[in-house]
Amino acid sequence: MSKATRPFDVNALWALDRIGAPSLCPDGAQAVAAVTRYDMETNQARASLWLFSTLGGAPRRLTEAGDKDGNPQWSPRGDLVAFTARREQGGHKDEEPQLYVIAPDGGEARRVGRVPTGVDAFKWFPDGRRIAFVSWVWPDRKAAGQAEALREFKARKETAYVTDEALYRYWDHHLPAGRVPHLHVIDIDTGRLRDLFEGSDWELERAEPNAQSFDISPDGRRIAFAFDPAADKRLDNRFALAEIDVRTRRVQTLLQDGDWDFTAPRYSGSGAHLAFLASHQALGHNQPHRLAVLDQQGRWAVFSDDWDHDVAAPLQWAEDDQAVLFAAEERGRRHLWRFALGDRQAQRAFEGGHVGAFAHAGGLTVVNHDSVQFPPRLSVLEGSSAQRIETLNDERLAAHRFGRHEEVTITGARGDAVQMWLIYPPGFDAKAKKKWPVMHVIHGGPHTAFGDSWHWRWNHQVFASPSPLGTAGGTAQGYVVACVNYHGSSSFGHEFLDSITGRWGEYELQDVEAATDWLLKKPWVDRQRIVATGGSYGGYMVAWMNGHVKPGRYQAYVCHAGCYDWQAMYADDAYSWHRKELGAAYWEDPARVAAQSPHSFAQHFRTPTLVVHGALDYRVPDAQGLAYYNTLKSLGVPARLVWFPDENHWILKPRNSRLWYGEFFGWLSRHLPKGR
Ligand SMILES: CSCC[C@H](NC=O)C(=O)N[C@@H](Cc1ccccc1)C(=O)O
Repeated sequence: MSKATRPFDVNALWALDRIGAPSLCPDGAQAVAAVTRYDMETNQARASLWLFSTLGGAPRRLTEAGDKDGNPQWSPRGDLVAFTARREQGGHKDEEPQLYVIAPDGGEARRVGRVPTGVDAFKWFPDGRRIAFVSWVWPDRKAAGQAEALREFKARKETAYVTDEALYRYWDHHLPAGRVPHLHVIDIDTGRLRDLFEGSDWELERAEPNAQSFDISPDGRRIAFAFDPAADKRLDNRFALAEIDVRTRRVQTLLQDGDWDFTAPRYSGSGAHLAFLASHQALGHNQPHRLAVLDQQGRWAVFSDDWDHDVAAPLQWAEDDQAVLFAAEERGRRHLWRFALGDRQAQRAFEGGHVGAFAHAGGLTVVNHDSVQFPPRLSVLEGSSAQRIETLNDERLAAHRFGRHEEVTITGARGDAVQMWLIYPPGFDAKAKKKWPVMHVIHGGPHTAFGDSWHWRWNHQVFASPSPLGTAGGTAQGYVVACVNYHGSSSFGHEFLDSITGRWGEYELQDVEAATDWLLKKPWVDRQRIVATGGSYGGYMVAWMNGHVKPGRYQAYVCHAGCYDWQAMYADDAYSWHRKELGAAYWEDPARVAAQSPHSFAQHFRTPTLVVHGALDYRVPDAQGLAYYNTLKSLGVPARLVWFPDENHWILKPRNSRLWYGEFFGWLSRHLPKGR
């Protein structure tokens, strides 16, 4: 087969390099990022650090020895790159992730001290000699006692997880029992380690204590951090901001207001201001994150309240302290924005596609961005245009032809304009006589959006790429892929996002159905070959469709990690959201909850369904998928179950992913009439 005509299948997808978030050296001349490569044969991943010049020149691999080198951060002095890894070095094998530093011009990486409880997120101090980081510790033990506590914990014979916490697991892992996330400081020359919260009740947020949870002042004397002021830690508690004096370890609360949730603090260059995200929870739990600023007198103000966008962390001050950079979604795309504090205007600094991450230093900005047409790549911004600084995947991508994509607007629920993205098979011609199968891919959330972005797990180009063997035999199928940003989706403003609260299923289905009606009017659509697929809330939607749409309209469904029964969903890690989203708890108004739950409509299920679930999924526990599958079997509806004992909400291992795509396409093609 000639170059550029090979189908883009799961093997081609997993052969691509995955480039992580960049970090820039102080003058902006070079960026460092982790690049992860997968091997389908061994089923393993290997991540190493690469350097990318913003001035031209080929990328250079910086680390070779480690197999999972990650989170690189360039030191403010420019002389070192710090990263986390588990390595075998100096006769010692890391049991927990540790900090390493390496000079950017090469040589051996060096482990910085030893942290028995391991190193999570970290940030350099401005002096370039110390690093602040997060580690989960036993709060009743001193720093010197942590190694012993860990040894005791690992040596125990009992395996039970015992807790009286409300928040005890998150997505796919139990929070370390009895441990809490503390801020630490380590001296990179001596390895001297201090737990800044030792002996106190202070701790960082438990669900996701990351590099956005804290920030170091430009003079290195203070660290601002977000914390949960409630004694009973919960996922949806309203956070406050505090500041610790690094020398004295004295903490003062900077900002606490029961009506608001405050996160992601970031000092201005002068240190006089703190930018942060503020969500006005008293107005509703779905309120967007606004850009806010606190001054040294304790006065704070929201700056983006007239701008109907959800501001995402991290926040990054511009050099002149007059503007803040951040990423935010808009109509299915995610741009990099420059928000001027003076006139409170947001300007696109870089247009997505999808901006996944960015770094800004020395007057330069590097973005990690992707699109339906290409996986994440790195570009440097030059004025209003962007210049690519690597081509790691270009040769591999050139072997395939990708289909074009476009957005269309349909009229959905309430007569509102609803966005649908269409990804066409390569060579698609609307004027030709050929009829094409259509696959709805319904996004999760519900408060997320599909758009002009690359998806590693539900890859639109793999779905759209035609198989040389035809629909029955190949791993790629030539679907027109339809992604509807139904009511409830993010990026279309707060009212649209919140419009489904308390009535889940209703508007979303009207939107998907309106999209199908729109598609059915197109001469290129094969009316006998329309399917719907989705994961998580998208899985909820296809189970909902099975109970609400006339059988025969869709030939088959795929329900991945789908929410099936909102009462039983109380077993999930996000249970505190249900009451707010559904409008009632099941003990308060069982009928209202049941009315939004696919399992209540089981008597109508007729459409063949592939059910997929991972046992390590704590967001949508696998009992949801099993209950759906068992119900379909009991009703005699054709169904097939793919259950992964070692995957979570997502299928992350190469071989499991290949099986997933094979089962996915196999199921759909078995239930579709042969193509015309
Ligand atoms: C307020 S929605 C729940 C949180 C969350 N949203 C972000 O994506 C989420 O995990 N959604 C799941 C589905 C789900 C919905 C409600 C409760 C648990 C799970 C998803 O679609 O990934």
